[in-house]
Amino acid sequence: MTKPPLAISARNLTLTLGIAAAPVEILRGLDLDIASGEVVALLGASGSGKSSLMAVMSGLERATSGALMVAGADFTSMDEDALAQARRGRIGIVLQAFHLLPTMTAAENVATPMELHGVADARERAVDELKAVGLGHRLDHYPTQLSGGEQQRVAIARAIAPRPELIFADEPTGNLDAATGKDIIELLFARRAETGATLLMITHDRALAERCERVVTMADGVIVSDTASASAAA
Ligand SMILES: Nc1ncnc2c1ncn2[C@@H]1O[C@H](COP(=O)(O)OP(=O)(O)OP(=O)(O)O)[C@@H](O)[C@H]1O
Repeated sequence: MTKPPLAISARNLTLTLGIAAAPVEILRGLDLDIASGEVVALLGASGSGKSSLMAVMSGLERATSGALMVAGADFTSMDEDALAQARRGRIGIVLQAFHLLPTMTAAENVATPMELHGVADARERAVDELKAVGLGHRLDHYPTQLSGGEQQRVAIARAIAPRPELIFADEPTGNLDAATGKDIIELLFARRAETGATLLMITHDRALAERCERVVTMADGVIVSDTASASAAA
C-alpha cells in the first residue's frame, strides 16, 4: 500500500524570539510528520511551545531555522507574500477566542475572506457552510447577538468553507462550557470528516486528545511523545 502524502513535514525546526540581548528559544530542533487526512492532538504544559509551533506551521510566524513543508509548499524558503499566497484557501484556523469581525454578520464573516480571495460564489458557500454547522437561522446576526458556542460555529464555518487541506485548532473549546464544548468538538470532527482535511488540534483535555487518531506531546520546544490513540473516534 502506498503511504498517503505528508500534509506537514518539519525537520530540525527552531524558533527564537525576543530581543537579541535576551533571545528566547521557543522551538528547539523539532521534527514532526503529519500525513494527509490525519487527526492529531497536540498536548503539552503551558509554555511548551504549542501555539508557537502552530503559528509556524500555519505560516503566521517564520521559523528561525530548519525545514518545513506544508501542503506541498516549502514554508522555509518563502517570503511573507508567498506565505500568504500559500496559506490562502489551504489552511483554516480556529482559535480559542473566536476572532469574528464585530461589524460583520455571521454570513459576512464567513463569506468575506473568500470574496477577498476571488471566490465567485462566496456568499452561497458561506450560507451552505453555516447551514452545515446548524446556523442557517442566524445568517444575518452579528457576533454580539450570538452565544459563545454559536460564535465558534461561525468560526468553524469560516475555517472550513474554503475547503482547506489543513485545519489548525488552538483550544477551540477553551472559552466554552463543557456541554457546548462537546457539541463544538463533535461538529468540528464531523465537518473535518466530510471534507477529509488534516486536523491538528491543541488541547489541554486529555480525554479530547484521545478522540484524535494520534497524540503528540511537547515539552520545552520539542516533541517528547508521539503515540497512536487507542480510542480514536474522529
Ligand atoms: N514574542 C515572543 N517573545 C518572546 N517569547 C515568547 C514570544 N511568544 C511566546 N513566547 C514564549 O514562548 C514560549 C511558548 O509559548 P506558546 O504560547 O507557544 O506556549 P503554549 O504551549 O502554546 O502555551 P499555552 O498552553 O499556555 O497556550 C513561552 O515561554 C512564551 O512566553
